[in-house]
Amino acid sequence: MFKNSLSMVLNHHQLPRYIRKEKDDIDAPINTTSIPIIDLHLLSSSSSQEKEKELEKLKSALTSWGLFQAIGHDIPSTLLDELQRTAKEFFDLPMEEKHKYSVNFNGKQDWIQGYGNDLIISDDQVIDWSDRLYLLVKPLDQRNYNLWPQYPTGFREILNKYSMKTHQAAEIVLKNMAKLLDLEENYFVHLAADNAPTFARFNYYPPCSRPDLVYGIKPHADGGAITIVLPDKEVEGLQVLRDDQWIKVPIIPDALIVNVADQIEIMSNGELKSPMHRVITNSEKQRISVAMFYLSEMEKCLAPAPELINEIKPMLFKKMKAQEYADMYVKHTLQGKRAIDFARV
Ligand SMILES: O=C(O)CCC(=O)C(=O)O
Ligand SMILES: [Fe+2]
Repeated sequence: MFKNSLSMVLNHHQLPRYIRKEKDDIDAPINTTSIPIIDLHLLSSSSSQEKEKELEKLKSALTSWGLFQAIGHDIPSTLLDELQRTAKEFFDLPMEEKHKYSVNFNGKQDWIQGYGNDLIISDDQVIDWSDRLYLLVKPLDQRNYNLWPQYPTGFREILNKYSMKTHQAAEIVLKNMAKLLDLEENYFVHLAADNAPTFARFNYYPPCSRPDLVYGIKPHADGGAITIVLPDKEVEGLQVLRDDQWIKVPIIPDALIVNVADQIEIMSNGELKSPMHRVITNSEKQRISVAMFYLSEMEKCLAPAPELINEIKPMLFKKMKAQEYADMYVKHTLQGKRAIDFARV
């Protein structure tokens, strides 16, 4: 089932499986509202005034959007370019080469890793118009290097370097998220700790002749704690849902997109929102993005912080193991359903 990959010519028997079911006009998004931009550097500024101001901006971004464009992240633009180029070179390889890394299950953890597209679990599932390479980058001792491409040479080194950099950005974001909720500063940092899982997902969206009918990625919210995305430098496609309207996320050179994911929505008792987002296709151009997903350790319990529960704001989510949530997430998300709704009290 993983053998039919988009980069091969699709035959018309497969095509209906990609047609989206929503009736909304995909060109409807309006661009009048601008996505918040947060300077991570200012969040650690020595001027407390500057810091407080940026923290307020972050608070408003995360409570009303759940997503922002991060600048001042300290990742050199040469590294971002290298990562993009390496990703492109990988997806440009012949199919036989890419299939050496075909999706498989890591028996022990049930984690899906490798090259492929949507796992098919039901007949009426709509499939995304994308190929992906999905790799566990942390904990280090659980990396499966058999699935880390040998070509293009330098892939492994660049991903390693990039993941160390995004790790620092993730820590800054997690610390400031706790601050803005009046929680102890380190309340969320374990979500980026060495033993908490981080996945990298390289998304490749080939041109698609019917962008009006087919999604690059169907509407979804992410299932981890936070996600950091390096979007394509030239081709837009990501959209975020806000007040029932799809808003385009514009390209800002070298900015990374950071979004709240379900585990933080649960732990913050709904104060911070894990936004629905989707990627649309382009009839002429391919698009590549790299998402880094920061997740809780699977053995840990997910539950709203007790400090954020009171008479006015009762506990909104059930307590459950991160592993339990992850299993539920995969099942619902593949079918286009919102997993977090099944975790509500
Ligand atoms: O391609 C993008 O810009 C976003 C990708 C995404 O939402 C994901 O990988 O979960
Ligand atoms: Fe996503």
